[in-house]
Amino acid sequence: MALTIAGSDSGGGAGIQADLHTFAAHRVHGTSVVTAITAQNTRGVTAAESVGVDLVRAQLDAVLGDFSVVAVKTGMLGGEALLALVAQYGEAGRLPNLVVDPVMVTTTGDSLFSGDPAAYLARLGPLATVLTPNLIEARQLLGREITTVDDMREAARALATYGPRAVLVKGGHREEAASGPAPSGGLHEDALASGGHREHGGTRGSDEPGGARSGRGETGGAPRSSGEAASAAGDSGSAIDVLWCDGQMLELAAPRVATRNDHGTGCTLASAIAARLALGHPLPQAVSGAKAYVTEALRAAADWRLGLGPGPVDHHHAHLRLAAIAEAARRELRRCPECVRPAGVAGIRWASGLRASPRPRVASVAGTRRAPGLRASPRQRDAERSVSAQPDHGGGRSSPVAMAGRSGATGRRRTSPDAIAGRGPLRRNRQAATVAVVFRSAAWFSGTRRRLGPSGPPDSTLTAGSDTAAPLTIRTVRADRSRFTLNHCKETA
Ligand SMILES: Nc1ncnc2c1ncn2[C@@H]1O[C@H](COP(=O)(O)OP(=O)(O)O)[C@@H](O)[C@H]1O
Ligand SMILES: Cc1ncc(COP(=O)(O)OP(=O)(O)O)c(N)n1
Repeated sequence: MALTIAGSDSGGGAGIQADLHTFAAHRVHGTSVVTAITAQNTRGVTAAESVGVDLVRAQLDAVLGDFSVVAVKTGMLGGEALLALVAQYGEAGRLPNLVVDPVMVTTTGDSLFSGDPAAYLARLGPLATVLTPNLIEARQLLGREITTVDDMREAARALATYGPRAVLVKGGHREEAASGPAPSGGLHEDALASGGHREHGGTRGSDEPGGARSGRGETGGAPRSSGEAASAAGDSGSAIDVLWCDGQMLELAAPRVATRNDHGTGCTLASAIAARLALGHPLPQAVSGAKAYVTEALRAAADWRLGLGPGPVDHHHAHLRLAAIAEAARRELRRCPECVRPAGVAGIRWASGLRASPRPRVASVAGTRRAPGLRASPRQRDAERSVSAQPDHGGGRSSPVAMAGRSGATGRRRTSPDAIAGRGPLRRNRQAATVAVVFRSAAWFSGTRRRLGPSGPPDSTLTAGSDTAAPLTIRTVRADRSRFTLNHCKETA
């Protein structure tokens, strides 16, 4: 559960609308406190009015008095009155995991904060888990020019003295020409999400398991120091942010997406960080994962034409990607050496209702069982429906799976109840239920978008939820957007 305290963008690309999209894309329930109403579209802000302090307080009390909010993002606060109000709630310890996006001016040049920038630092600085100014905001907060990555590092360090645990200085507005050599050797955001960001000074900055893996345009290998990386790369094509966190300086670099649709990227990034904190990600991973999410959102919306100016990003890009992964998983599972074993396949076929057994005696899908003649519980019906709804299950009689489903030379199928339930003498039959759940998970991803899991990096471990069985871990290695290789799948609980 997350909370956004922000203004409304009538164009739907930034502000509270972007935040709620982002929470939803992460499958985090989003609550909201509206601080201002703006009349805004892709070309700019034509009017803005703050919501009164009493009404904002009432919203805060309504949300915080009922929901267990785990992370909070603040965006447009409009002026010092609401800044002070929000600070009071923070000081009272009611705004956990606070991501402060110090919104002051839009990319189109419209001012969204009437107060003294110094008040931002004084009131919310000490309360913030992470402060996320863009270059313009960092300049206003510190009263100095910021153009190079070195400037950004200095700014992050200086802002950190006001008390936040972390400062992310965003480089989306940095002029390529002014930026000097980009320290990314094409490091892809997948690597960022998997911990492949660079630590200034050359030692490894990775804080997620797995390290760098091969992926689109990714260098792989150990992260490099900024200097090393700079010399290995061209001087364009990177969107570099600088993160000061717990006394460490990190650079987060992603490919710069060629698009005019970058409205609301700051809001999206901050709320993705909050969503990931709400999901329990450690801070550096939450930030690098959020950046990866924004890069993909920019990429997915690059061709959109919504409005005449800079349009919004695609907050829900991950849904399409997971659907594609599910589709590919169904194909690849047929070849998974760990999971597709003869007994397991018999189990899949049986559990999936794929005509494997003419007389099933016990219905068992993903760990649920029922005796013959007994009515299925709603959960069992749901599980059975989900599995049997798979159109491309690979279980046709002539498919590789169907062939593997025969036991040895006899071709006899193993369909005993114990075997299916994974409790019998054949230990390997445990795989039967497992694989069945994998298929069911695929149905989840492709069939019901609302039930998609959190985006996660594409090169990742997906945890597939299930109503009826222990979650599964599906580890994937992805070569590119469309190709998918199933590495391993196993029951996690
Ligand atoms: N064209 C782009 N390609 C890739 N990343 C970008 C691009 N534009 C902005 N970003 C990233 O989006 C995030 C928001 O940055 P920025 O645009 O600077 O913030 P804001 O929207 O608050 O002005 C940052 O992580 C930044 O690096
Ligand atoms: C209501 C509202 N809040 C914040 C912003 C600024 O959004 P941001 O993500 O910084 O992106 P740009 O609008 O600057 O592109 C906003 N526009 N409206």
